[in-house]
Amino acid sequence: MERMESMEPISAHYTTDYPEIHPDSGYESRETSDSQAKTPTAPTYDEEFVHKTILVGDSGVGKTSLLVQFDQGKFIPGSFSATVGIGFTNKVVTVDDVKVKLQIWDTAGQERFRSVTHAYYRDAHALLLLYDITSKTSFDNIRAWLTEVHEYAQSEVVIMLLGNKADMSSDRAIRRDEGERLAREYSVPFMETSAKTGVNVELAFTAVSKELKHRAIQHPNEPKFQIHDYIEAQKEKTGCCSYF
Ligand SMILES: Nc1nc2c(ncn2[C@@H]2O[C@H](COP(=O)(O)OP(=O)(O)OP(=O)(O)O)[C@@H](O)[C@H]2O)c(=O)[nH]1
Repeated sequence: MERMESMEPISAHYTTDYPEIHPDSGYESRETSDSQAKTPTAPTYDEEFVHKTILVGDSGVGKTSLLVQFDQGKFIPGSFSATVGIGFTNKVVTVDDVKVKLQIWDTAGQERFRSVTHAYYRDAHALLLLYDITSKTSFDNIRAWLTEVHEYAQSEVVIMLLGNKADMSSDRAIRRDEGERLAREYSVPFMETSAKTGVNVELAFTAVSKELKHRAIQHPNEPKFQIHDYIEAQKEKTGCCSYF
């Protein structure tokens, strides 16, 4: 897996012992500690909080592969076996010296599972929406996915658009600037990834984790974390995308 040296360290492990997210879980329902109540200017981050993160997009765009790459640092080539239903992987991402717990749900992209995945949108704190840069259909369908997301998910959900399979440049059907334009139209951050080479996979999850962490402790008087700027700065630092 290609790792970006200048990125902050990510500590990740696979565990199944997190409590299930209660349907009512959300930032509003979190308990406020004494110190938070007394010193609102210095809110602390609750490392026990689990952020439900969902991977969505057409069948075959690489959702399972992206998660396997992030979780295990490997890509399993070969025959494509479509996800049936939904499953999750727990990960801990360390950002700014705090541990952000992600519960990452891998959904089935096939139409026949759509009603199952809708039910999970409601509790999602973050959604990674994938298309395949070699598939125009998967890119065109992003608008429909976004419509669904806006219909079923909470309004404050963190959304990121990912153009996956960036290693397959010779089969590219969607230019990077087309992805960027679509992302701008919907005001969501964007990057191209490769579950095969690992390019930008950690960055995608780190950026989402940072955004989730900042939102959780955001004080009204503080400037907002700018996820777009963070992503662009990291891309520049690593020169990660120059060969796409
Ligand atoms: N070259 C290349 N192939 C990829 C990449 N990501 C996924 N694939 C391949 O694309 C096929 C589909 O990948 P999956 O990860 O199963 O796709 P999915 O989105 O989970 O599909 P569903 O489970 O049906 O929703 C597999 O053959 C993968 O090996 C990538 O970044 N580069």
